[in-house]
Amino acid sequence: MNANVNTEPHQKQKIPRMKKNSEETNERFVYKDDDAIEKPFNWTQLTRLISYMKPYAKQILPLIGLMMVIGTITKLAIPFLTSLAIDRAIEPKNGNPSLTLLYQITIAVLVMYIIQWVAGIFRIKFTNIIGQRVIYDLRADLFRHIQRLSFNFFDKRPAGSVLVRVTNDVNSLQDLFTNGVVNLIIDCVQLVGIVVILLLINWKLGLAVIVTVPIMFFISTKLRVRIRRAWQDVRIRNSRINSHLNESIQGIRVTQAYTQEEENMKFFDNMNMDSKKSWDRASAMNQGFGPLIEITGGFGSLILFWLGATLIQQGELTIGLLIAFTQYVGNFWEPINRLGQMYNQLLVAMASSERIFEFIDEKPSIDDQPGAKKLPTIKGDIKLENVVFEYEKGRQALKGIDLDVKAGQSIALVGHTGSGKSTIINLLSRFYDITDGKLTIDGYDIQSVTVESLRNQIGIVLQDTFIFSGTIRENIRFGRLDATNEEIEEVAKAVGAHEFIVQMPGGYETEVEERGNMLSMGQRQLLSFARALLADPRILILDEATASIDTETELKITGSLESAASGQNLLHCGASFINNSACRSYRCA
Ligand SMILES: Nc1ncnc2c1ncn2[C@@H]1O[C@H](COP(=O)(O)OP(=O)(O)OP(=O)(O)O)[C@@H](O)[C@H]1O
Repeated sequence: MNANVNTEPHQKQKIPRMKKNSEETNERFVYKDDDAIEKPFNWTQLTRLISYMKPYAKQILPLIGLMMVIGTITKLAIPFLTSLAIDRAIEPKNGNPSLTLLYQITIAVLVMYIIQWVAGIFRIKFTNIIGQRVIYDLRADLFRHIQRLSFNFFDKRPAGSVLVRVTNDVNSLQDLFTNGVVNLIIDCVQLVGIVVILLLINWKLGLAVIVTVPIMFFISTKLRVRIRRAWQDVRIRNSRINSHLNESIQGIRVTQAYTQEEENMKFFDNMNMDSKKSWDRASAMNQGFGPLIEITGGFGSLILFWLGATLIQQGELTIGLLIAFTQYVGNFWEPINRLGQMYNQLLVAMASSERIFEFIDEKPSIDDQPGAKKLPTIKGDIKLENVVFEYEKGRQALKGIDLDVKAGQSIALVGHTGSGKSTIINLLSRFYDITDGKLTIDGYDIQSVTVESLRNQIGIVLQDTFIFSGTIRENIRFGRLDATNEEIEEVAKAVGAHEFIVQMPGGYETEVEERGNMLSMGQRQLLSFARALLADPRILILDEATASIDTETELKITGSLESAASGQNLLHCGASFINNSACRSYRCA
C-alpha cells in the first residue's frame, strides 16, 4: 500500500488555514469523472478488457494453464503426503514406524515443493509477459485515439485529466492483467479441489469448515473494501497535490511577478493538510482492521481443532489426516482471501476501464465523411458564404461571415479581440466544422474531402508556437519529415533564423527543452515560420505570428514568405485593429 506521504508537515512553521472549504478549493484539480474510485461490476466491460488478451491467448495461455495445473496438483499433494508420513511412517496403526518410508515421503514432499516453485516462476513469467503486452496495447490504443480527437474534446477537458487516464488508469489495470485474471482461475480451481478433498477426508469436518466460508468472505471483503477506499482517497488527494504542483511550477513566473507566493503557499498547505488527514485515517483503519482480518482465519482453525479432536477420540479421524486437514484449510483461506481482494481490484478496474473506454469510444467530431475524396493540389481560392459558427450551442462566435479570397492573394484579417479571427482560421483547417453556411476551397466543400489531404495543404504559424523537446533541426523538420539538412537550413535562412541558430552552442543540433523555454518568443516564432515554410503549404496562415518579432526581421520574413508564397494564399490574422503588424505588410481586408 502506498503510504509515501509526509505525515508531519506542520511542525516547524504555522501557516494560517484558508477559510474556504477545502473540498471546494481542491475541486479545481479534479475532472468530474476522475475521482470515481470504483464502479459496479460490469460483465460487458470485463469481457472487453479480457479481449485484449486474445492476440496472445493461443501462444501464452496454454503455457500458463499448464503451469497452473502443475502448481495446483503439487500444492494439493503435499498435505496428503504429510498425512501419509504420520499415519504410515511415524505412527502406523498396524506395524512399526518406518524410517525408510519417512525418508521417501520427505523426498517426495521436497520434489513437490521444487516442482511447485519452478511452475510458479514460469507462471509468473508468462503472466507478466501477457500482462505487459496487454497494457502496452491498451496504452497505444488510447494514445493513438487521443491524437485523433478533435479540438472540442480538448476544450472540454483539462490536460491533467487526459494525462491521468493514459498513465494512472492504464497502470491500475496492470495488476488485473498480470496477476488478477490468472490468480482468479487458479484460486477457483484450488478451492474446488480443496473442498472435494476436505469432504473426502471427513465430510463432517469438511462441512463444518465450509459453512464458515461465507462469514469469512464477507468479513474479508467488507473490511478490506474500507481500508482500500481509505488508501484510494489518499492517492486522489496526493494526485491533487501533484496537479497543483504542476500548475504552480508552470506558473511560477506569474506567481513571483505578482508576489503571490504566500497566497499560493496557503492554497498548497490546504491540500497538503487534506492529504495528511486522509493518510492518518487510512493508517488508523489499517492498524485497526488489519489484525481483525488476520484473526478471522484463526476462528476457522478453532472450529477445526475442536471438532477434529472429538472425531479422533471417536476413532473417525487419524492424527495424520487432521494435520493434512489443517494444511488444506490453511490453503483454503488463502484463495478465499485473495478472491476477496480480487473482487475489490475488479471494482477499481471497472472504474479505470470505464474511463479508458469512454475516451476510446469518443468519436472524433471532425472526421472523414463517408465517401470523402482526397483534395487534389489546390490553387487556393477560399470562399466563405454566410458562415455561422458556435463553439457552444446557442453562442455564436461567427454570425454570417462572407469572405472571398482568390488564389495567390495575401490578406489580413483585422478585428477586435474576440471578434472571431482565429475562429475563421480554425474553420479553414477544419479543426471545427461550421454550424451553418458554406466553406469551400477551390470550389470543394471542405467537409467533402479527407481531413488529411486538406490539412496537408494548409500551414499555420501561431503566436504561441509549440516547440517540442529535441534538437532545433528536428523541430524545423516537423514541417516535412523527409526534408534534407540543406532544405532545413535554406528555410531557416529565408526566415532569418539561421543567424541565431548557428550562434547556439550546438548549432542546429542544440537540444531545446519542451516548449523551447531557452529560446526567446521571437526565436520560437522564427523556428515555427521555418517549419511552416518547409512544409510548403498551398495556403499559409499566420495567426498573430509576428507579434513577438522585431520589425526588421518581420519585414525579412514577410519578404521571403511572399516570394516563397507566390501563387499561394497568405492569410494573416492580427490581434488589434489599429497597431496591427499585419497592416504594415499586407493589404488589410
Ligand atoms: N475553444 C473555445 N470554446 C468556446 N469559445 C471559444 C473558444 N475559442 C474562442 N471562443 C470564443 O469565440 C470568440 C472568438 O474568439 P477568437 O479566438 O476567434 O477571437 P480573435 O478575434 O482571434 O481574438 P484575439 O484577437 O484576441 O485572438 C470569443 O468570444 C471567444 O470567447
